[in-house]
Amino acid sequence: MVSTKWFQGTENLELCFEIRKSVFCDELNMSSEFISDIYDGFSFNVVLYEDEKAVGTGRLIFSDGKYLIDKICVLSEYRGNSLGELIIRMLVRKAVTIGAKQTYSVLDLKYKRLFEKVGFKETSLNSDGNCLMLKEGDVGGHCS
Ligand SMILES: CC(=O)SCCNC(=O)CCNC(=O)[C@H](O)C(C)(C)COP(=O)(O)OP(=O)(O)OC[C@H]1O[C@@H](n2cnc3c(N)ncnc32)[C@H](O)[C@@H]1OP(=O)(O)O
Repeated sequence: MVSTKWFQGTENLELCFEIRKSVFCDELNMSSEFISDIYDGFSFNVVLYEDEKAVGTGRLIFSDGKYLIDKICVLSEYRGNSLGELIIRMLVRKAVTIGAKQTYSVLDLKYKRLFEKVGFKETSLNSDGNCLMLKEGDVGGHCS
């Protein structure tokens, strides 16, 4: 059974850091500096559990006047079950709950389809190949 929990405050984010480390550092060979940054002090973080096991996370930050979703990750063995989509939906709903009219995300083009499923639209493409995507308002419906 899938359940969710919210975490805030750097001192409470150990679990989020563990999942980020497994995916971004151990699997994708990214620098350990990617695990945490200054935004963690005031970000909203959702953790997804499959039964008792924490298997995915993502966060909502406020940066340059925008509500932004980032650092979404699901442990590799749990992917393809719409958990990534559920994380995005939870984060958009959180943004709307705290007053956002728009929610943004900057992502690699390979994840564009995933975000489109939740109603995001591409607004610009950066020279580094990442795109800025925007979701107006709240999420409706349900995960695919
Ligand atoms: C702004 C961001 O944070 S973008 C995400 C950055 N995170 C990462 O790169 C971490 C590594 N990736 C992951 O942890 C996972 O692949 C996630 C979190 C992006 C998706 O998790 P999942 O639980 O598999 O997502 P979910 O099952 O809801 O959707 C899968 C969809 O993601 C997309 N997708 C997932 N992984 C990949 C991949 N490696 N390459 C291309 N597309 C992918 C596909 O569109 C797929 O949809 P489809 O099966 O209908 O074609």
